[in-house]
Amino acid sequence: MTAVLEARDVSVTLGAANARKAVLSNASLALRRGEITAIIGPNGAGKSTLLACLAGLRAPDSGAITLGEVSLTRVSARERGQRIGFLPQVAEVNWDIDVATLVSLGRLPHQGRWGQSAADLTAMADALEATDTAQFASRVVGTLSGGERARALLARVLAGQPEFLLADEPLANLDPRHQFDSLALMRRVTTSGAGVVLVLHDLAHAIRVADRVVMMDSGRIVADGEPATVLTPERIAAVYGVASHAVTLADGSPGLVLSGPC
Ligand SMILES: Nc1ncnc2c1ncn2[C@@H]1O[C@H](COP(=O)(O)OP(=O)(O)OP(=O)(O)O)[C@@H](O)[C@H]1O
Repeated sequence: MTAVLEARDVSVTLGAANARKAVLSNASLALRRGEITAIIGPNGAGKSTLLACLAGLRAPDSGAITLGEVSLTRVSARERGQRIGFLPQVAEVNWDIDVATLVSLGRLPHQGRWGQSAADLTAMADALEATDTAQFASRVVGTLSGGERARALLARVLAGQPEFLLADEPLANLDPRHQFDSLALMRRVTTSGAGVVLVLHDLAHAIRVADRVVMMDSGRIVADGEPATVLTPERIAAVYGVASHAVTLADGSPGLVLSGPC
């Protein structure tokens, strides 16, 4: 059976004791391998919090996260690191390391006591190649531009060849061409059998690239399904307060044009 990463009735409350806020309320979704799922929603909707729970980085106050029917709390950190790759929203690296070393960190959960294997070296080389960062391999990460650094960080996660790749706004620092390249890369990742979850703000990318869109608002999942059925003008207006209309792009794929506040 295909392993599923699943959130069941997950709730998270945050804030000081006198100002507790329900950041996530009874969120449930099952992520499958081989699919790109886009999580969308306005600022503060709870997208990053949900992603952190799915990655095992935040324990929900109630509900459960399971990986292949096993509670994530019972999966060792090493196995979790092998099976779930997490790309955080903040593309910062606070160490003076070069890109090749950064990418090698993505292999740590796989490494035995004897250091890097041939498989590790191949996975690292493939990740550098796929993200167009091989040219920066010997550069110190801190000297890269924001977009170059974002690609190097993606290479680190790809090097781990996870079953599920969870990326929080992975396009944020990328120029248009690298955004498309990155999304094409995510598609190749799903074709090779992994599940990809992307937190996206660009709804046009979401409708074009995702197999499934999960829309969040105020800590709740308000829609979950095929992109065109979730991203309707009515729902976009209700959740974002923005007018939109669907279009068909030159290559026949679905597109979306946002025309302003409504
Ligand atoms: N430690 C905290 N204490 C109090 N509130 C918090 C804390 N961390 C997050 N929040 C709040 O939780 C809500 C959800 O945050 P989250 O980062 O999950 O939203 P998001 O949908 O990813 O937003 P964005 O699109 O702006 O990145 C926000 O209102 C945020 O202010």
